[in-house]
Amino acid sequence: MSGLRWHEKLIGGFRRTSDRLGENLTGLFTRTTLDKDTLDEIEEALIVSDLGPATAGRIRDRLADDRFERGLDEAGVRQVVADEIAKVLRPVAEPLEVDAFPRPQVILVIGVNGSGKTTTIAKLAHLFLEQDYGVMLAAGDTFRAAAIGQLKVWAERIGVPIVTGPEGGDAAGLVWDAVKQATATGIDVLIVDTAGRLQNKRELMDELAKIRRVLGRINPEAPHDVVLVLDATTGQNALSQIEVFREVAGVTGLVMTKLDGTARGGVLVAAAEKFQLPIHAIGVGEGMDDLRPFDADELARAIAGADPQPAGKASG
Ligand SMILES: Nc1nc2c(ncn2[C@@H]2O[C@H](COP(=O)(O)OP(=O)(O)OP(=O)(O)O)[C@@H](O)[C@H]2O)c(=O)[nH]1
Repeated sequence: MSGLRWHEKLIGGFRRTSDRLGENLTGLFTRTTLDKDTLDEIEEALIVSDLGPATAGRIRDRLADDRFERGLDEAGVRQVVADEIAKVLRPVAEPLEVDAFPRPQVILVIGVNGSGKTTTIAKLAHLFLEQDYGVMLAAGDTFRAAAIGQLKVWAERIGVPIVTGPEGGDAAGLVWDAVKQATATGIDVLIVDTAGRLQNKRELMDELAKIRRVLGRINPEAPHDVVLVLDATTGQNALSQIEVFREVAGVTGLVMTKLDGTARGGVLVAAAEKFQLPIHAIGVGEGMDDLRPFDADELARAIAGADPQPAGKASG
């Protein structure tokens, strides 16, 4: 997808989030000066927009420092919101790189069912193919035949090999086979789907631990990445999933999906603030092109609904 189309998609995707922020702030801009009550209300509006209490508090402090008892304008406030969000997102905006030697780099993808895990695996595979890497998938969610079938369909669509096993089969054994095949055929990146049965935490933990043990016997560095896929539409629930999955699987980075069309995009900022885990990419649609590493400044402006950055100004 071209940069411009992606930009439009990103801004469009975050419109409901920025509209919600706008709705939460509405009424405040009829005031003429920024007094203490208004500051309190702005802070509350930011918290109920899912941005997280720490970021909301910092935005309040900055407004208090820069604008207290001065004129209140919406564009100015949104700009401060965008600046502070960018400061939170910049350190965590970290694309997933293929840099493991020896190959293959093994990426375990974890997350609850329905979070967008399968689609994200397909999108990542597509992204790596575009970068000329050899990609293979492993259908490690052996718990559900539907999950295996769905991943197979994606593998065919994007044209990458896939290792599958029977429903109910041993996931660790399948992963072992997949690594062997990937190594033998010179694959750069092996992306492994896993079960998302958070309702049975003990079993899931045991299964993921077994996969890790098996991988470690082939290469002590593997898995190189453990990527947790989160559904932004679940709002604050996404934050508790990070806590649980960190405990069961040792998460190394996040992908947040379904940021298009949700009003809860602010949760991305809360996640960055609270956990400081790398956020590799965001999903803003169902197609294989709809996943991209993000530009923290551009995303911050989209969430805040701030004016575009003036041309020529560097971002990072
Ligand atoms: N709008 C939107 N939909 C998405 C995105 N990512 C995934 N989806 C949709 O969300 C639904 C669930 O995605 P899956 O990839 O099947 O999720 P999963 O976690 O593998 O779920 P199971 O198949 O139940 O294990 C599908 O209808 C996807 O098309 C996204 O970024 N935006």
